[in-house]
Amino acid sequence: MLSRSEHIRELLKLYFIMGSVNCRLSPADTLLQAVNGGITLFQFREKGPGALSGAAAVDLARQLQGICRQRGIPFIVNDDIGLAEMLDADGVHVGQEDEPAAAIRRRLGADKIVGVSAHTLEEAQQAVSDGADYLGVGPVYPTSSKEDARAVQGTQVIEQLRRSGLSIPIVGIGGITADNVTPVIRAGADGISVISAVAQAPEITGAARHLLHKVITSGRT
Ligand SMILES: Cc1ncc(COP(=O)(O)OP(=O)(O)O)c(N)n1
Ligand SMILES: Cc1ncsc1CCOP(=O)(O)O
Ligand SMILES: [Mg+2]
Repeated sequence: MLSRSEHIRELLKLYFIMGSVNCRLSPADTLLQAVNGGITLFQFREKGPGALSGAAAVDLARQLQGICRQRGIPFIVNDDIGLAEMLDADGVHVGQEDEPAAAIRRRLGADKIVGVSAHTLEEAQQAVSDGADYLGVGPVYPTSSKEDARAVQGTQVIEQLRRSGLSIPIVGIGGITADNVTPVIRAGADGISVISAVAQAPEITGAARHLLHKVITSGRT
């Protein structure tokens, strides 16, 4: 039986994030094809210019959660803790500008997955003491999927967090593709989180499958 953190490390291998604005196909078809390619975790992130709001966003979230439930993929909600509670989602992901992780942990209880974005060692240490299950660290590379992304940091922060002895599960994020995934894993990430490398791929299932293979084989020397 895997420990909680070993289980989270497995889930982080290929963490797909998506909302309606990121998709070339319908969101449901995009997610179905990504699931067929082997994604290990899904985050509903309905954000950015043209994003749905209100009932339309809730309806889409329910539809995507249904697909995840059918296929055994945990369903994480970005930012909106109320939506996560309403849907009984498997967890949430929050950043430094969102509701503090310690309060979210108290609100959701021990069983839900809580992920936190960290850009510095101090933010990472705070997230650990707040009860985060994993850290999202990036942007590792330039991204066009987040308008207000922080400065590109390469793999340096991931390396620094590991050097400092932090053992919390880490997922690298930002501009990650099959061609640049290896240094992210070698820096100490347990997996990768992607939007465009899957949602915008000409062949989504094959792209996800290839990314997962790269993650799994990148750790080997
Ligand atoms: C896995 C993962 N890592 C980082 C982020 C970014 O979160 P945040 O900094 O709160 O930015 P938004 O995604 O809310 O725009 C993430 N969503 N997922
Ligand atoms: C949500 C988020 N947080 C940091 S970068 C990013 C966007 C990642 O998208 P892509 O994989 O298309 O670069
Ligand atoms: Mg956020």
